[in-house]
Formats: sequence, structure tokens, C-alpha cells
Amino acid sequence: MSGIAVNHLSMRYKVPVREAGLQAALGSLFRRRYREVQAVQDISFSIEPGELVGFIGPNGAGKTTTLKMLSGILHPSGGTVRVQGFTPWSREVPFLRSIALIRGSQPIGGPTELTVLDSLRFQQTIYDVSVLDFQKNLAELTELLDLEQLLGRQVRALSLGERMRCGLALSLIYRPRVLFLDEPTLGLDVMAVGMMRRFIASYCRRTGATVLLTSHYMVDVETLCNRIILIDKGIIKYDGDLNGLTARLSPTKLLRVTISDSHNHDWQSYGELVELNGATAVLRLPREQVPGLTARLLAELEVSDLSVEEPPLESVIDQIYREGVL
Ligand SMILES: Nc1ncnc2c1ncn2[C@@H]1O[C@H](COP(=O)(O)OP(=O)(O)OP(=O)(O)O)[C@@H](O)[C@H]1O
Repeated sequence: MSGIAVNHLSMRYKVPVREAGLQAALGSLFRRRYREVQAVQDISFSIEPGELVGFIGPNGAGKTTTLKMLSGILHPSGGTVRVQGFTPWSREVPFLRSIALIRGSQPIGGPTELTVLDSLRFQQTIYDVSVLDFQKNLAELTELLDLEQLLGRQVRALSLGERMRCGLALSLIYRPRVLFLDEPTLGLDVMAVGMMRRFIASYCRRTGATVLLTSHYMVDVETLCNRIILIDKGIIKYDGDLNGLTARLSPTKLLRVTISDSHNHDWQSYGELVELNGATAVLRLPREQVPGLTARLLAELEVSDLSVEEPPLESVIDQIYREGVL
């Protein structure tokens, strides 16, 4: 069985509590008190092989905790997970060879005195990659990530963006089938962000990898994923395509119409007039009325330009995070 199947997954952390002050510090040496944090609550979803899914939510929603459970770093408090047919926290070798957890904020592991190529060879040994596969994968990653100039450099002398590219190569040299990407564009400059997005899309196309990606940058999600899972306070609030989410939150659309004659028209008879600038009017109307009204405008007026605008995803998500709508 491949892909990802998550059933009733939960994670509760036990956090030590201590009041401020020396006396409380001494007291806690003898009598520790704990409180529980329910980071993930009974979540279920499945991801087909080759799917690229955005996993989004506000700070503290439970995204990283979920990715850690799915990659076998954390043992959950309850529920089951199957990734490529394996239970992640059993950490069987074939499972570890088939996944990669890539965290944007995390430095490359291993000795930083090594060159990038030596680190890649070290990884080849750990993951038991054949010489032939290593050469093939290295050639492909060198091209996709523009690594030619970096292979001979020491890891510690790399810039943040270069380190990210080399970190990706290290995680992908054994060609994992499932990628857990946690904020892969965090802290990168505009050029590096664009390169990273193109790389992820291209890696998935070439290898058919399954991807679960978290990002606070909606453009990452919008450009890479058809489906999103939205989590908040450990609970899944939405699972579906991007358009569905926008439609659910924003029942109206904006219609921008430019006409070639300069007569005054009774715009209000077409919809709510939001803006009028010379021959261009912006009308707000319920999304289900858009096709009918477009046909009416084209029939009744001399239209030179017409476009339908969705509210940007960034503002839709911002609304959810701020107001907890959904
Ligand atoms: N090791 C831990 N011990 C105790 N509580 C933790 C631990 N790790 C996370 N938490 C808590 O669990 C909840 C979920 O955290 P998690 O890091 O999974 O959220 P997130 O969605 O990844 O957030 P962010 O977008 O800020 O990275 C938060 O309330 C967090 O404080």
C-alpha cells in the first residue's frame, strides 16, 4: 500500500509548570506539576500517491507535530498512521529510506567541515544508495538545484540559501517517495524562494513523489498544491481544493468591466457598484450570478474589457486566522 493514511491521530504533550521565583524553583525539584497541551486532536485524512497537499494553519495549530508523527520522530498519544504501508514510529529501515522530513529552519546535519560532495557521499553510505543511483540522482539534483559550484565547498562556509539547496540535495539523494516539507521557503530571498518552488514542482513531476507541505506563505501553497488541509487548534477545519475554500469564505466576486462608449450607464441595475473610474466599473455580485450577468453585460453594452476577480488567497486565509471563521 502506498500514499498516506491518517486515522484518529492525536498528540498530547505533557509540559512541566513552574511558578516564578526561587522558592517555586526549589519546590519544583521535589514536586513537579504538569499540564497537558492537546496539540493534535483526532485528525483523519488520506493522501494518494503523487498528490501535493498544502497543510496550513495559524501558529501553534499542530502542523509540525503532525509532520513529526508522520515521519516517525514522535509517537502519538492515539490513532494510527500508515505511510507507504509502514507505521512511521516503528522506524523500519525501508520506511526511513522512503521518506524525507525537510525543515526550512533547520541547519544541515553532519560535520560542517566536510565538503558538500563528501556530505552527499556520507548520506549515500547511510542510505545504502548504489553507485549507479548515486551518480544518476546527483547529476539530476546538481542540475535542478544549480549545485555545480557548491559541491567542493565546505558546508560551514555556505550562505543560508546555499545551505537550503544543499540540504535538499542531502535529503533527496536517496530519492524518497514521500516528502514532508516544513516551511521550505522560510528566510529565503525572493530569487531562492522562486527556485525552491520550481524545484519542488519539478522533483514531484519527475519522481511522482507524494508531498505534504506546510508554509505560512500562501503563494507557496497556491502555486504548488491543488488541495489544502487547514488545521486549527489541532482540529482539521477544511480539506479540499483552494477554490472551494475561497468560495466558502467569500460568497461574492468582483466583476471589472470597461466599456468603449463614455455614456453614463445605470451600473446599479447590474449589481452593487464598488468603484467607477471613467469607463471602468467594478461590480460586486453573488458568485452564482456571475455567468448570467456577464452574458447580459456583453449583450447590452459595448464591452472592451471584462475580468472576474477572486479575493486573493492571502486575504482569505488571513481572515480565517484572525476571525476563526469556518
Ligand atoms: N515539545 C513540545 N512540548 C510541549 N508543547 C509543545 C511541544 N511542541 C509543540 N508544542 C505545543 O503544541 C502545539 C502545536 O505546536 P506545533 O509546533 O505543532 O504547531 P505549528 O502549527 O507547527 O505552529 P507554527 O506555525 O508556529 O510552527 C502548540 O501549542 C505548541 O506550543
